[in-house]
Parts: sequence; structure tokens; C-alpha cells
Amino acid sequence: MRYISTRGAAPVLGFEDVLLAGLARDGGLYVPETWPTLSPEDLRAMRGLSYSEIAVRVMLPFLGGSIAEDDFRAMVEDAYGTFGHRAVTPLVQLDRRTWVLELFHGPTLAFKDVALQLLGRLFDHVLAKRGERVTIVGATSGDTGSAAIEACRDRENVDIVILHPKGRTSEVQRRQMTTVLSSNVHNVALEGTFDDCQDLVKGMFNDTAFRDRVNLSAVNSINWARIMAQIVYYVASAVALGAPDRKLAFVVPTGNFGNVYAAYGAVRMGVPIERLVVGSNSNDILARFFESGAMTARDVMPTLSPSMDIQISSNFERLLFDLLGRDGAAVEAAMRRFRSEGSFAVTDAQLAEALALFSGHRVDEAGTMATIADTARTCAYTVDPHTAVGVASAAASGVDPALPLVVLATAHPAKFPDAVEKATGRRPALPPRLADLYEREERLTVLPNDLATVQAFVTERSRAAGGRA
Ligand SMILES: Cc1ncc(COP(=O)(O)O)c(C=O)c1O
Ligand SMILES: N[C@@H](CCOP(=O)(O)O)C(=O)O
Repeated sequence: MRYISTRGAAPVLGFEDVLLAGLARDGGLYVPETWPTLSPEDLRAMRGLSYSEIAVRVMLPFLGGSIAEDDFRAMVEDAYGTFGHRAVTPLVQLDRRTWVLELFHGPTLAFKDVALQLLGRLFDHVLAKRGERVTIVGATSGDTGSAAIEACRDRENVDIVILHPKGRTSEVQRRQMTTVLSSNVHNVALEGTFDDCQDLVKGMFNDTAFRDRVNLSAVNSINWARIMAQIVYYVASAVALGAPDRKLAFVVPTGNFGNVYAAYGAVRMGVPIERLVVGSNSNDILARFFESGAMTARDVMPTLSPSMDIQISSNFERLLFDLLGRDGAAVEAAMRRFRSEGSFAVTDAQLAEALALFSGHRVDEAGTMATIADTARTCAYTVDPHTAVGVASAAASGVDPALPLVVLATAHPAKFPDAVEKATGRRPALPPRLADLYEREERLTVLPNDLATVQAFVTERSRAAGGRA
């Protein structure tokens, strides 16, 4: 299995190098040169298997033989053994045809754990084999950060620096990151938005000398391995609901486009998904794209679903690569235009191709609150504000009523207790292992939105660069 960059000018890599590389050296994102496929027989043979076994079968082709199957199976079983539900990602039925796919049973209560629990183990395995050490720098709007910290804390060969936008996450999200006091974990509260954090991370990857000096790696969904691990729950839930003999649709609360791109990956592999509904909050750049074919950035506004307060959706570039006929130079030109002019557009034919599978929907703050309240009242089920964007988008999606509709529950309601309490009158409790979260000591560094300042901070904390941990 070989991986190519969406901008067409970076070295072609195998799985282990893609895992460690993060962003490609031409600024693009890695994608498989060709998609492996799952035949109808492969899908039928997955019925009744454990999540871990399905995960091994889905992901093995992406490894291209670089990791022995038994070693990989052990990592997968260990990763999903940390989840608080035997099914790992259980389905809960809300009404006749609507299901919720609960992705929040991992250690940090959001869907990020599904990929990052595995990534932590993959990093360990590959770095130990190579005798290398990496410095991970990640950007978070609230959930990737804690999941990555939990996956990488105390790992001998990894130092991790997480940038979060100061004051723009929920308190639970912030404390889940800043109360981890391991010596290899460093939290930065950046004076800016999530988009600023992500821009700094990309800036560090694009500074080749810096990137090589600290041996930079990524935990954001720019890292291909994140996408690979997220494809699994689309396959597992589709099979549980009757695939390949029954088609279905998914509704995905979306920010950085990683999760819904993983759903697109499942489609490319042969899972019979008829429609992908992209749910946005008021930061609706994706909904506007699916309406007009133009990607036009606006200022980010804080919402009740802060993890989706994003205007530059990194992974859209992976879809764009396919829409533009896998022409790296065309992607590079579109991205350059987006950076300089804040906008680019696809042709009508390219938009029509996207709309054959995707549709966009936006949900405002009042709609989010009303959905949390209605779902609690009518289904006796509590959703967090991100999942509420999905549930509201499902209701308005117009997807063929004969199809099962699966809404991704991306976070546990206890991560956003204020919004949930306001909508339902009941405050969701944190699980017992996090019950003292508000009493724990916090450690973080506030930094300005300035690349040189953040790079100096990272270098000083990078053992790969000879700094102190
Ligand atoms: C709870 C939650 N829901 C939805 C999203 C959006 O997912 P994606 O960025 O993969 O589109 C995020 C952040 O990524 C999140 O943390
Ligand atoms: N919502 C995310 C933003 C980063 O997304 P990622 O999937 O690229 O890691 C978060 O919670 O940090």
C-alpha cells in the first residue's frame, strides 16, 4: 500500500512513514494511491464479529504488510479494551429508522479516542522498532487534545504539545487536557481560534528545518492513520444494520471534515452508503459549499458546540483531490487561492459529483438547544450539543425514509454539562474516574498567536531536538 499527497509533489510513502509524517512535505495530505475494497462476501463474513476483529479486517490492507498481523491484532485489542462498552461503538435506536452510533465510550468521552487509542500504540510500536523519538504538535478545539494526551502520556519516545484556543473550549474539555501533569505533556492556551492553532501546526510542518529538527508528528486528522481507524465504525455499524444487503445513510456532525471523510473512505471501500449528511453549527462553511460550490471562509463564532467552531476544514482537501480528478497541481492552486483570497470554487459538474453523495445542513444555537430538549423528552435520550447538530440535521435531511439513518454521537453529554442542563434541566454527571476533575491541579502556558514563539516553546520541550521534557 502506497500513499500519495493531495498536492502531488511529496514523496510517495508506505504506512509507517505516513504514520510518522503527518502533513506531506508539499503541504498536502496523504491518501491511499488506490482504495482497498471489501466485497459483499467480506462484509457478510463480518456479521457477529467483535469490533476488534472487524477493525483488524478493515485496516490490515492499509498497513501494506508493514506490521505483522498478530502484533497489529494485539494493539487493536488492547486499544479497544480501554472502552467502557463491550460493543466499543454501540448503536442505540431513537425511532423507527433513526439510530445513534455512540462513539464516546473511550477514556476521554469523545469519538477521538477510537482512533487515538490505536495511534498511541502504533506510534510506540513503530518508534521502538526504529529507535526514534518524535515531537507531536496538535491543534484542538477541545476533544482531539485530551484524546491525544491520554493516548501519548508517559510514552518514552513521544513528547506532545497541544494548542487549544484560550477560553473557547468547555471547562471539562480544558481540564481533561491541563490536569494531565506527565512530564512529556505540554498544553498551550493560544490567544486565537482553533483555525489559528491549526494554521500554526501546518506552519510548523511546512518549515522543513524545524520539522526535521524536532522530528515532528501529528495526531490531528491530517494524519492518515486517524482516518483509517475511523473508517472501521462505519463498516461495523453498516454491517450491524444489514450491509451489504441493506443500504443506509449517515449524519455526521462536522468541523474539520475528518470524520465524514472516513465515511467517504467506507464508501470507496464498498460499503453501501447512499448518503452522507454533513451537519454544521453556525460556522457553516461546509453547508454553504454544498449549496453553492464555493468554499468561502468567514470569521469563526463561538457556539454551544465548540469542537465544531472551525472554518478551515482540513480534510476537505482530501475530497477535493478526488473531485479535481486527483490532480495535485489543481489542488495546490485551489488551496493557494483559498489562502490568499479566502475563497475558491469548484465547477458545476464537480459540485454535482459531490452532491451525489453529500448534502450539507446547518443548525443554529436555538435549534441545538431545542433538539437536546426534544430528544430528552421524546426519546428519553440525552445528546451533547454536537450530537444535537447531527440529530437536527437528520430530521431535516430529506433522506429516503426507507433507509436506516445513523447519527454519529461524537461526544458524551457530560463534556458539555452547562448546555445540556440548560436544555433539559438535568446536569449530566461525569463518570466516577473523572469525578474529581474540578479539584485537580492544572498546568498550561498561555502563548500569543505567533509561529516563532510557539516554535521556540516546542523546541525547548522536544527531547528529539535535545530540549528538556
Ligand atoms: C464532539 C465533536 N463532534 C464533531 C466534531 C467534528 O468532527 P470533524 O472535525 O472530524 O469533522 C468534533 C471535532 O472534530 C468533535 O470534537
Ligand atoms: N474538533 C476537533 C478539531 C480537530 O480535529 P481533528 O479531527 O483534525 O483532530 C477537536 O476536538 O480538537
